[in-house]
Amino acid sequence: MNKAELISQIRQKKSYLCVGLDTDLEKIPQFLLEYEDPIFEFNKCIIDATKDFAVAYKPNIAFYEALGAKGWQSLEKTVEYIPKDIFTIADAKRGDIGNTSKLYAKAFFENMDFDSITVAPYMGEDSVSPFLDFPGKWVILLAHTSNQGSNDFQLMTNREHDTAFYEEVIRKSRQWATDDQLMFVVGATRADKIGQIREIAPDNFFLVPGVGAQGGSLEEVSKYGMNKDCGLLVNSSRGIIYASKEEDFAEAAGKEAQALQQQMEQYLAEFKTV
Ligand SMILES: O=c1ccn([C@@H]2O[C@H](COP(=O)(O)O)[C@@H](O)[C@H]2O)c(=O)[nH]1
Repeated sequence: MNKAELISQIRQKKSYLCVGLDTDLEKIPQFLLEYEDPIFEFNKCIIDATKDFAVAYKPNIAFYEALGAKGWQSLEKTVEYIPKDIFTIADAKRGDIGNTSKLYAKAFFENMDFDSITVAPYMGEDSVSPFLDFPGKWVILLAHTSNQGSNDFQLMTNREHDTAFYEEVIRKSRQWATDDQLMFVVGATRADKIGQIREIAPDNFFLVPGVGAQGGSLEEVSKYGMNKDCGLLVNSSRGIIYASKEEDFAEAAGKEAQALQQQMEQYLAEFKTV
């Protein structure tokens, strides 16, 4: 999916919601365990219930990899099931020497038809560029993540330029790709920094995890992070998919997604720059 198509989805649905499919056998309603593929069954119900309110889905690959071959099958079926006009993110956080990155890209962009993949920038340009060689596909580079440990390296200061490491990542990587191919992960728990990050990357989309279970503020992220195209995909995983662990889990997920979409509709009217 290209940038214009993504923006058009955001306009149509008045939403920049990404639903995280962090599907865990221990957390899904136990009656689903009777199905042959409980993970896919759960995802299918969640997708059906939330697709009118979401512009993106983000399966976190760890939840599928941990189940071995069966987990990969559930993931493949899930990606196939997501409607084609909805953006898909493989939250895999890959990145390695060039020939290895190339095969990671093949796995997620060719074997499975994901629109994008999250990539760790630590190994530099030649670890990221193989993902950019796939036309129409996106790299979502970790910039300033939502976890506490992000302070360990991402805030280190480059004394020469008086900039934090995450700023260097953004400035440098913007030279490798257009804003049609490159997004950045900025945690919702970093809302205090998102305005400044927007100045460094005015046109790139940001994938923003950390609202809901991690306590980030949707309002602040929207107020300081939005640009003229919206420029945000805000993710919630546990807050939506585990809104209920009973028989009504899909309905509860739908309600939670709709509540977020309604706030987003309001923030789009209030904060989107012209
Ligand atoms: O900085 C980051 C990068 C990725 N994540 C991932 O997003 C979801 C968040 O889940 P919630 O349940 O909504 O907290 C999860 O898959 C993380 O691995 C992140 O949280 N922060």
